[in-house]
Amino acid sequence: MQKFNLGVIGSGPAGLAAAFEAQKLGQKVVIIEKYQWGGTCPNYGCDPKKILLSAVEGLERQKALKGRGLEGDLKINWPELMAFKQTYVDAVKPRKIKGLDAAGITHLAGTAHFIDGQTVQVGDETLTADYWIIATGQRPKMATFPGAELTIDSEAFLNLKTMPQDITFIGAGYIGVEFANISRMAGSHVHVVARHKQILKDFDPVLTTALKEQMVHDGIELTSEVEVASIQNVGQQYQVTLTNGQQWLTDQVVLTIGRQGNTDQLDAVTGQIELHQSHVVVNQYLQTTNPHVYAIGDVADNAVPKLVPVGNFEGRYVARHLFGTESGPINYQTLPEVVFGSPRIAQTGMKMADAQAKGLTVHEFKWDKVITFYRYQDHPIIRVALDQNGVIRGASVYAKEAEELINYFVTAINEERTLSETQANLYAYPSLGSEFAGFYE
Ligand SMILES: Cc1cc2nc3c(=O)[nH]c(=O)nc-3n(C[C@H](O)[C@H](O)[C@H](O)COP(=O)(O)OP(=O)(O)OC[C@H]3O[C@@H](n4cnc5c(N)ncnc54)[C@H](O)[C@@H]3O)c2cc1C
Ligand SMILES: NC(=O)c1ccc[n+]([C@@H]2O[C@H](COP(=O)([O-])OP(=O)(O)OC[C@H]3O[C@@H](n4cnc5c(N)ncnc54)[C@H](O)[C@@H]3O)[C@@H](O)[C@H]2O)c1
Repeated sequence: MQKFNLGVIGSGPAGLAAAFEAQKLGQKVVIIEKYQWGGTCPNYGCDPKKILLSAVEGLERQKALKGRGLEGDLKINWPELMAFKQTYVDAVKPRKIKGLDAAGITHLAGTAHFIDGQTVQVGDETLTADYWIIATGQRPKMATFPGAELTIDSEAFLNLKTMPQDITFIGAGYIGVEFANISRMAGSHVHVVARHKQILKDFDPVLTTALKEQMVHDGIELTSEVEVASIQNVGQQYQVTLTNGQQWLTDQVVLTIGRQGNTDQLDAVTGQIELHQSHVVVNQYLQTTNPHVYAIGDVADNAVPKLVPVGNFEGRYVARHLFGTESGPINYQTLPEVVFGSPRIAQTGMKMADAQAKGLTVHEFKWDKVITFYRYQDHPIIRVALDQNGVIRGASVYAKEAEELINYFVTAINEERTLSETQANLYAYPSLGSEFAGFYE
């Protein structure tokens, strides 16, 4: 039996962050992965998606400048784009393994399950550790309507060999919205089925309404406040039937209704680890009901957004809590959230609805005439919540480069800066930063 100070189950952003931090603190660490080293994000999540988005961005720029100085029509060559994406993905495993080897972290391929409160079995190997961290992530949730088995999931979408002529997304959350936009720009006719009136229900409704209108304007057939009744094979196609009786034929149906925790193979009961539905119950130190076991990242049952920076932060926190000087409960920093649509929606700090309910002032800016946005015909909406002292407490942004702009607000909120203090910085001009500095013009 091999003995370690720390065992980490799952090599996604959360598990890797914990393993490297513990190793830096002088611990003997083992990490176990059953599928792809690096987990969801670099293999079948954020990173491949952002590569596909780079082609979308190219097309958007071209469309915005057509008749304004750019000639000709571009189009996405899907197989070529996928091949480019794959060159990135193929390099992930060797890079991760090289990093683990260089750090002296033991790594093992296989499915881990608990055989008692401190011992884990992986194939023929039995491993014991002072502490275990469960970082097993999530996988797509399956639907229960008849024909749900005919759908594909987000990972299969990111490996589609050809872009279907007609594609349907069920669910209008992060993935449905982002992939609908990519598919549209790749030339597909796109349907989205949304359960609620508001798409992206955790985001600022002013911005989600603007995005929904833009998606419809761009030709996406978005049906709201309805459910799928069934999907049936009809020749080479699928017939989608909604609960309101509406029907259409489509070439591919992608299920984007959320994700569930990867806990079914862990033998959690044997490990004395309590689950809540498919996620691992944790306290404010991310400790499970077994004091020797912690859970981080997507699989933890806590009310924080399930995103890469969160898992990374939690991984480093638990390693420092167990082996370093971090003694208090986890204290999350200001979190940015971004939906990579056309344009993006981003938010950080206090949500606009909460700010308004608490009597804070919400300022709204529409800035399409300033140079940064004008150059590619962007029509941004920027909403900022200020407290009675003018300190920025929250922001939401609707713009093509919202993922960069929101980072300025993260810093401002963390440093409790007023807008005028923020403006006092000198930022490169013209850039998103200089627009940020000039907000109150
Ligand atoms: C399509 C898509 C796009 C996304 N885009 C973004 C984005 O733009 N920005 C962002 O911040 N987040 C994004 N996310 C979310 C992000 O990918 C996750 O928040 C992040 O990967 C979670 O990290 P994790 O380490 O908790 O889990 P994961 O990355 O899921 O890693 C968990 C690992 O554990 C392994 N595992 C599971 N069970 C076992 C077992 N019993 N034994 C051994 N190994 C096991 C799994 O194989 C997996 O590799 C996206 C997700 C998807 C699906
Ligand atoms: N840009 C990013 O950071 C990014 C991108 C993609 C995914 N992610 C992460 O992955 C998670 C999963 O994304 P997701 O889009 O699958 O989930 P989600 O929770 O964001 O959205 C799922 C949507 O599907 C709806 N829904 C549920 N059941 C339905 C049904 N039967 N019919 C129709 N609609 C239904 C929900 O109401 C919800 O609006 C996100 O919550 C996020 O943590 C992040």
